[in-house]
Parts: sequence; structure tokens; C-alpha cells
Amino acid sequence: MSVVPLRTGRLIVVSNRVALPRQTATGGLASAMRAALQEAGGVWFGWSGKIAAETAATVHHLYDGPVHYATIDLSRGDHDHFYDGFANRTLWPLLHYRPDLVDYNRGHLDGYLRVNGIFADRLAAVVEPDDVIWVNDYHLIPLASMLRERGVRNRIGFFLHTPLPAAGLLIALPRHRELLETLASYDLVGLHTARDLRALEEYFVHETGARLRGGHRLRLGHRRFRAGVFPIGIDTQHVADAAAQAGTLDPIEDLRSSLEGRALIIGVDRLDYSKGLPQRFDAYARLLERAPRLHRRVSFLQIAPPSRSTVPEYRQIRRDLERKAGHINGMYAAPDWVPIRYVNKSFPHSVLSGYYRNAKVGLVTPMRDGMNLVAKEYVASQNPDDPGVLVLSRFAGAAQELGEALLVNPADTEEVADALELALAMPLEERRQRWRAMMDVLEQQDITAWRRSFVAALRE
Ligand SMILES: O=P(O)(O)OC[C@H]1O[C@H](O[C@H]2O[C@H](CO)[C@@H](O)[C@H](O)[C@H]2O)[C@H](O)[C@@H](O)[C@@H]1O
Ligand SMILES: O=c1ccn([C@@H]2O[C@H](COP(=O)(O)OP(=O)(O)O)[C@@H](O)[C@H]2O)c(=O)[nH]1
Repeated sequence: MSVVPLRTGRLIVVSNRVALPRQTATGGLASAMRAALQEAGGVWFGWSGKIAAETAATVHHLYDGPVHYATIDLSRGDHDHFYDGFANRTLWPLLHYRPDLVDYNRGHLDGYLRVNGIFADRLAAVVEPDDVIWVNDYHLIPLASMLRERGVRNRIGFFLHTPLPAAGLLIALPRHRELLETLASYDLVGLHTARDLRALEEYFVHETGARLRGGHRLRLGHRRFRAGVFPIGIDTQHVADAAAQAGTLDPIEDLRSSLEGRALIIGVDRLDYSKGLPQRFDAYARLLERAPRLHRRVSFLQIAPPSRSTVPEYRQIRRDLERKAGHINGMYAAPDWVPIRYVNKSFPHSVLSGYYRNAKVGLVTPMRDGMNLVAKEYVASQNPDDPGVLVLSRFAGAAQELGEALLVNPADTEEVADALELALAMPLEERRQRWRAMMDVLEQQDITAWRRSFVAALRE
């Protein structure tokens, strides 16, 4: 019997942020998608990261290995309303449980819908009947409904990379029903955790009157769609190999020699208020206050590349952190010891993995985070014979899988300081056991497994 191969068509990934070849991607979506597409190949469509006189005047094409990048520029006005405005000043704070920061400017939503319409125009012109379209994140919620309006009948999936708060909070979003109901135009909606999935179902059932059936199937009017939990992973083996080989790189040797035997605590985050950085600095200061024996014995390296720096709240957090770091160093530093090394620069993965491996503690304490890939990268980078300890916020999606980390409430200064003390003193055997349990999860649920399971569910 001859087997006729199935025609599966291309995979078209759509996201606002695209990691172009040889660019450092300081966001999780871009670094994960880059790894996900490397094996499967496909088209990656999104914003070029550039501002031009007109939005999407041309589509820029770039071919690198199995990936075809197709990107568009944004006009200044569209960038300000769509990306800075509705995506990052309205949706982002709400999705991260900060309704106090939500901006209700009406022009932002108009700009958001306009740019989604342009994405839909450009995509509808190139989609072929067998293609599968995978839309990513809160910038592009209405994209499927706009593609459907343009006659696209393909399978279309959506993945939300941020947390999804409960319905009671979601209704604080301006015109929330009009926007969120458009999720029903997808065939599959993916989320990082079971809590996010519950929030989605609760919202649809109670706010839109959708019917919930078994297998997380929802029906709203004539549209049927399915929702599911797909926790994103990392390229575990690649990160582990890179970390093991990083020891001879200059930046790693420089860091190691500068430590002079001190224990390193490391944090790596975009400079974002959701990452809990001021609270983290306070917890470290509390540790120094109550454990003078640790003075000159520890060093805290916080890498925090600037992010979304035209949004006022992001400029404010930068000022707050500079003040805090200066205050803590002023209070505790000695001529030969700086307690906090605060670096507003981004580093490539090859260097970061070496830094992680040299750190006794990975300090990952967001107030809310969809997943947090840094937590996973820290674990994957450890030396199996002498692994460090992960201190992780309960409010990061990663805490659902990495239960062997020291889980903390990032707002509780004493609890984080306790966890730091425990981590710095943890015996080797316990460190090994905790690390092995976490590494097993990361090996099984890596980035390839994530991409495969989402795409398989979408094609079903
Ligand atoms: O594109 P930017 O505005 O520079 O922001 C970077 C990305 O931040 C967010 O990342 C999320 O995705 C990660 C991978 O799933 C996840 O681990 C993390 O918890 C999320 O915050 C945002 O959702 C992306 O769209 C941005 O590209
Ligand atoms: O200087 C940096 C800082 C961060 N990252 C990467 O940016 C991603 C951050 O993803 P995460 O999920 O932790 O948070 P996000 O920034 O997406 O909210 C991780 O892959 C980091 O390794 C990087 O490559 N260089």
C-alpha cells in the first residue's frame, strides 16, 4: 500500500516583534519564536522595528536558512497609537494586573485597529489555501476576525504570551467585549497556564454568553473555537551546551575574575514595571541589612536592557531604579566592593548563558509574567555537578512547571530575603536534586515540543 503524504502547507507566524537574523532579541517571544522556527521553517511576518514615513509602504523580505522573514515598517503615528499606545499603555498594564496604569485614550484603540487592518491586508494578499497561520500576542487580538472579513478560511491560531487576568479585571478594558469577542474567530487560542485558561473561559461564559463544552471547546454565535494550555519552553539542549562552552569567552572570564570568589546573584529582565525590580532591590538591601556576614561575600548583577522607553511609565521605572541602586551602593559599598552591579545593556544568549552558569542564585521575581524564559534559561545553564539555585516568583507562569525553585511572593521583602539566604547556604545535594527535577521538565517540554504541540492542535 502506498502512503500519500499529507499536504500540510506553510506555517505563517505573525507577531509584532520579529527577531531578524543576527539581532539580539531581548524579549521572550522573539527569542522563543526564532528557536521554534529554526527547525520547522516557515514565514515570519511582523514589524521590522523601524519607523518610516508610511506604514507598510513595502514589505521587506529576507531569507535565512529555513525562515522567510517578511516585515513592514510603521509610521510614527501608528507606532505611537498601536505599539506604545493601545498595546503597551492599555493592554499590557491590564494584562499584568495594573488597572491603575491603564490609559483610556480613544485614539490608541483606533490606531490599534488600523494597524491590525493593515496586517490583515498584507497577509490576505499572500496566504495560500493550505497555509496555517499562527498569530502571537496582545498586539494582534483582532487579526483573525479581520482576515476572515477578507475571505481567509485557513486554520488560524492565537497564542497569548502574557497572563490573562480574571473577568472582573478584564472588564476594565475599554470596549472589552468588542475586542475580546474577536478571539472567537480563531480556531485555537493558546495560553501558558491553567489559570489563564480558566480566566478565558470565565470571561467568555459570563461576559459574552458563549457556551462551554468538553475539551475546552467554546461556541459563540456561529463561531466555534478551542482553547488550551501550551507552556512555552526554551531550546534546552542548546542553552546547556552554550553555557558549558562559555567559560573561555572574554566577558565570562572578566566577570569571574572581578568576583574574586564572591557568590554571584543574577537578575536579567527587560526594564519593565511588571518585572518587580524595585521590590527585588529592596529585598537585596534587606538581606544586606540583616546579614552583615554576607557583606563583601556576595555581589548582585542586575542586567536590565531598556524597553519601550518612549512610554512614560518605563522612563519612570528607570529613574526609580537608578536612585535605588545608587542608594544601596552608597549605603553598603566598600572601596573594594560594590554590592549591586546595575547594567542597562543587552547581551547575546551566548554571553548570558555563561553569566547564569557562574551565578549561585538566579533571582527572577516578576510581579506578574506570562512565562519568564530567563528562569528556564538560568536552570538550563547550570553545571550539573554544582548547580545554582533559582529563586522564582509565584506569579510567573514558569512557577507552574518549576516547583522545585524557591518560590516567593515578590512583594514580600522578608520572604525574598529569606529565600536568598537559604539559596546561598543550600547544601550541594539539595541543589542537585532540585536542579535535576527542573531540568527534567525543561528537557521534556522544550521549544520544539511547544511548537509541535500547538501546531498539531491547530491543524487538528
Ligand atoms: O516586543 P517588546 O515590546 O520589546 O517586548 C518583548 C516581549 O515581551 C513580552 O514577552 C512575553 O513572552 C515571553 C515568551 O512567551 C514570556 O516568557 C513573557 O512572560 C512575556 O512577557 C511580550 O508578551 C512580547 O510580545 C514582547 O515581544
Ligand atoms: O540582555 C538580554 C536580556 C534578555 N535577553 C533574552 O530576552 C528573553 C526575555 O524573555 P522573558 O520571557 O524572560 O521575558 P520578556 O522580556 O519576554 O517579558 C530571554 O530569552 C533572555 O535571554 C537577551 O537575550 N539579552
